[in-house]
Amino acid sequence: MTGSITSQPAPKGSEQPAERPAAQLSPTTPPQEAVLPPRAPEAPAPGTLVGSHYDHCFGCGPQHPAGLRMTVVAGEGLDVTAEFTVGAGHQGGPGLAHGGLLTTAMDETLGSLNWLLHAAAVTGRLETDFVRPVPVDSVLHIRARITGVHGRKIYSAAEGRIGGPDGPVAIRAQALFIQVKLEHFTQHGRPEDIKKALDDPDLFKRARAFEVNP
Ligand SMILES: CCCCCCCC(=O)SCCNC(=O)CCNC(=O)[C@H](O)C(C)(C)COP(=O)(O)OP(=O)(O)OC[C@H]1O[C@@H](n2cnc3c(N)ncnc32)[C@H](O)[C@@H]1OP(=O)(O)O
Repeated sequence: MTGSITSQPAPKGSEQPAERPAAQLSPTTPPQEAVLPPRAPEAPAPGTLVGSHYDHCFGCGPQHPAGLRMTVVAGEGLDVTAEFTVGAGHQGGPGLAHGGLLTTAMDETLGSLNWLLHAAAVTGRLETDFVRPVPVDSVLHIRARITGVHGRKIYSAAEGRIGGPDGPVAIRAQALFIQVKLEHFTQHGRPEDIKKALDDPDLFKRARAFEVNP
């Protein structure tokens, strides 16, 4: 067949290497030396809400006008559950959830795990597998757990099911969060927002905004 792409010479520099490198572990997979530490004494009790870390967070903030307003419940160990109801405003394709928003829901849930260690950490890497389409009006039932901690690196994994907590898996994610200091926010965040958060008379909210944060 003329014009077949297979008949074209390979562009220069695109030849296969003579030897393929050995398969590497994903950076979101904990290394062998990683540990599973105990829950922090400050961790929310099993079965209770982890709570929003920041009122204006797109993922969990109750004051965000268009956010996902997710609520996350602490598990018995280093695990949490969460639900995200897909609304008409979350569409990508007609009648279907936008993948980026599903990823946000996973990111938020995975990030809340860090609160169980009382660690301030930000997403360094997030990998997502979209397994099946998620229709509007579905509830995504998410379970997430810490899979290992190594130095400042917190590894975690999650899955989201539809049709019930034990329904088919629609989305899977693995993440690497990196612990950071308060300066991460004070040096990089927009000054007026930092000031507002630091000036919050609610001590608990003030601490949460910076202790466990996006
Ligand atoms: C309740 C909370 C819910 C939160 C949910 C929402 C979460 C979010 O949206 S967070 C916002 C999005 N994330 C960000 O803005 C982070 C932006 N990135 C950064 O600020 C920096 O790159 C940061 C802090 C991640 C790492 O920088 P830095 O502190 O200098 O660490 P650095 O020394 O480079 O790396 C530390 C380790 O992590 C590794 N690492 C860092 N980034 C990555 C990455 N993307 N992939 C793989 N490994 C990484 C490094 O290789 C290094 O490993 P090792 O200790 O073995 O050498």
